[in-house]
Amino acid sequence: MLRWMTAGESHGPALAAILEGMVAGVEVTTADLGEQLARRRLGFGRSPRMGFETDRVEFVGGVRHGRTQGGPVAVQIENAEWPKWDKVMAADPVDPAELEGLARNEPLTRPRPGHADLAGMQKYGFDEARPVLERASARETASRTALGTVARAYLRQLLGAEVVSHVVSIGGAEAPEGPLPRPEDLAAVDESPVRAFGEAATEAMVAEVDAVRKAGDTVGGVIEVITYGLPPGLGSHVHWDRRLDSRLAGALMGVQAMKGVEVGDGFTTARRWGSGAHDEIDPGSGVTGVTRRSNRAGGLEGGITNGEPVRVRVAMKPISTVPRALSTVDVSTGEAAVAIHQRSDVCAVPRAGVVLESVVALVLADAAVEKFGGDSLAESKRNAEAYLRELEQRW
Ligand SMILES: Cc1cc2nc3c(=O)[nH]c(=O)nc-3n(C[C@H](O)[C@H](O)[C@H](O)COP(=O)(O)O)c2cc1C
Ligand SMILES: C=C(O[C@@H]1CC(C(=O)O)=C[C@@H](OP(=O)(O)O)[C@H]1O)C(=O)O
Repeated sequence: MLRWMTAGESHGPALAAILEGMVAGVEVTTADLGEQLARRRLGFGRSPRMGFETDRVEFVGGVRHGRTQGGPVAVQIENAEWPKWDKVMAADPVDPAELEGLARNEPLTRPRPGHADLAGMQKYGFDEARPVLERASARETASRTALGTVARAYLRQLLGAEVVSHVVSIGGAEAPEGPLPRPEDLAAVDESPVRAFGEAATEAMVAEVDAVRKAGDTVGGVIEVITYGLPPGLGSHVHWDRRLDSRLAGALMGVQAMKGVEVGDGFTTARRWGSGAHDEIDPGSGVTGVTRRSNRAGGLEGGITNGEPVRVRVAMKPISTVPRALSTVDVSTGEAAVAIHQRSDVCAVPRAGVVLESVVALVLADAAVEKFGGDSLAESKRNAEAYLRELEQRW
């Protein structure tokens, strides 16, 4: 079983993350992590912070000379602004005189509708939002992006599988239905400022983000994540928490601001008749021994991969720190007020795609560890090859 945990605050000294259960022998370097973190910083509509955040990352356990060792893989990512926050976010008690007059220490008593501020203050008994927003912040997604890089490396080295994503829509600007981007198209998607596949889609989405920014507003969208190269047989139909669609949906909904997950054609399928909803099977060759006329199911039947690309769409809500501030209550007075506004993303949909790829990679790597087991990549590979050989012979 693969487990992952993260710790750290947005303006603390650093983020920390641990991936437990990864086999030994997976090749991965600090540069690989840096590359994915750099992708996560890009995108039209991002916060000014992404312009100077360096995401300096290092392994602090589990990797030696560019290979995993079988123990927990631990990473640390620095927060570039820490020196400015060292008193406000210090772990140890600070002399109140040192905090006096620091603008950064002003109590945040006007919670933002849509953020975790108010519910978090009520739940944990805080009288201001700082301790809540520090941990609720999607700064944390840098940790999962780093760990997801190890998961991607494992999937690629074990199965040749690749996880890609593209932005399907931002606000009302939608990409036209067309061919799905494949792994070889990822560079082109990354070159689009909104990580959309195709010029027309890019233009429409850039215009949407521009209009939103000018209006002092924020906007969300839909991202599609596709994984190529998975064999049939990951996940299981036998129990709800072993179904791969349930595991993917849970993990994807665990990313800040994600409010919907669709597997394959999802909600569209609910409007179709059965004869037009499923993926008819024809005789074929190769590992699966069949071909499919379509992939409406998104590569999952019965919570098990069926050999087709695994395809999920995720809905991200608009950023809740709306520059044209929303109405709220000042919890220190009980009076009506406008919500706090601080530096923020206008649209984080393009960069969220990289986070969602990483989360999908973690879930699929977990399913691959479960299916192929072993303590080393070589052992996992032997198991995978034997399974695939048998599948091919039997079918
Ligand atoms: C990549 C990414 C960047 C985000 N940036 C911001 C931001 O700059 N400002 C903001 O208010 N929310 C931002 N969010 C969303 C909040 O973190 C999120 O809405 C908040 O934690 C409350 O959680 P919920 O929306 O899941 O209920 C971002 C989310 C993601 C995935
Ligand atoms: C720091 C990141 O995103 C942050 C997510 C975020 C939020 O409320 O979720 C609020 C902003 O934080 P800050 O006020 O420090 O600029 C974003 O920049 C990041 O993605 O690395």
